[in-house]
Amino acid sequence: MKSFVPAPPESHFPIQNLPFGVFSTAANPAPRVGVAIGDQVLDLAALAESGLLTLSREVFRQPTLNAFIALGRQTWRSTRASISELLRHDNLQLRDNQALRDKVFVAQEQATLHLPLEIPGYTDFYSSKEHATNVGSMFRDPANALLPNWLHIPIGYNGRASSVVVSGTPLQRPMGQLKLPDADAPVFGACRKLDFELETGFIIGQPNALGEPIDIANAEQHIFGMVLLNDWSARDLQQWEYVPLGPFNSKSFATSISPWVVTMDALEPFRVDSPAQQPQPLPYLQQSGKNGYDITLEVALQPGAVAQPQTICRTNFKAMYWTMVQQLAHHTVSGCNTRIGDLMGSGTISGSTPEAYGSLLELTWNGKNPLSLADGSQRSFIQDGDEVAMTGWCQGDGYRVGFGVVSGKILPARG
Ligand SMILES: O=C(O)/C=C/C(=O)CC(=O)CC(=O)O
Ligand SMILES: [Ca+2]
Ligand SMILES: [Mg+2]
Repeated sequence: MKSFVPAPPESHFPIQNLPFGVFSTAANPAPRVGVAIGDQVLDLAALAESGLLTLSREVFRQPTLNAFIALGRQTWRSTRASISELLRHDNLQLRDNQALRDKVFVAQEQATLHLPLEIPGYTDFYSSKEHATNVGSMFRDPANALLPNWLHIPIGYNGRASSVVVSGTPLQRPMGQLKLPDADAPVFGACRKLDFELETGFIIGQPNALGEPIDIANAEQHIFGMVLLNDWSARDLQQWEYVPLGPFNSKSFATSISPWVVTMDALEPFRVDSPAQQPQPLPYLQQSGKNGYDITLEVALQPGAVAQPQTICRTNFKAMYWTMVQQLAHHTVSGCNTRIGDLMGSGTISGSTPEAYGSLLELTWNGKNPLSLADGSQRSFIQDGDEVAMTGWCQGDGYRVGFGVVSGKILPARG
């Protein structure tokens, strides 16, 4: 399938994708809902106003996707199908109407992308066996790196939704308590071991009521789509604070997500088997079919404004041990409710080879093996002025369904 809006083979946004986001322009600063196509944004509020969508323009004249998502899965799917039809290379309705094209298309270059969701809750899982093994080896006991619960439970913690920011938002190095290895008492200061975590996140599209768990067989229908996610982590704060309740200030200062939400329909052709699970999980976590997704992922680090970004990690989402539907079934099995816009982080995505490790903690083995960068500098952890950019895509036959990028630059601590 092709669109009259050009998308070269390496574009993340061909007609096969059509991710939803929220944007504004200098000419119209009101944030509104759009879809990425090629290097353009299709303004859905303007499209609805022209009568080419059956939905009212009000649902798209919103600063978040939540009102659209609340209309339900049938509407997400039928809207995406209508947009796909309108963008086809052989559909003349929009293609040959220049006045309308001028109204509904905005160059991505000229659009400001906003946080696309109101996020009531953010949960972060811990579902890469390689990552859990690596961190367990470093922080605890290499002989028993994986804790005894890990193969039975998709481990997670309740993160902080208020500090989820959109890609491009600069972030201050966090301050906090840290205990230096040779000291008896903690000190207060700027984080010295600032890290990224390469993750994806899924967005709740259909909520469940308090006391009504989501059955694993239906869990997928509750997911609106996926984003890229950087779970920034202050490793020195984390190591001191995390016993026994898990991360707190070390993770809650910021989490960055990509601006475009890729729908599960767009990801459907890229399903693959997820890793075999041994021991077999409890019945409420048992699933059938292909529940993994083949998503190529990369992290680049740009050391300061003048240097070139350099790829420091290459991995794939398909290695994740616990799947999104297992995470959601587990999250709600107690009766916990979810809400539209809730964000569920996958957990750091690490593969089995060193270049596939999804954090600097693992890539440099807690600073023991610093990375050598092309500008001659070395990195154990993130320095002030560094920018971290993550990207990801599914490779189709001659096209890509991509996530774009989630990036963030680290500014000096408040001090
Ligand atoms: O194993 C630990 O003590 C800590 C693990 C993490 O920091 C990772 C975390 O946030 C969950 C994840 O991203 O997989
Ligand atoms: Ca994390
Ligand atoms: Mg975080």
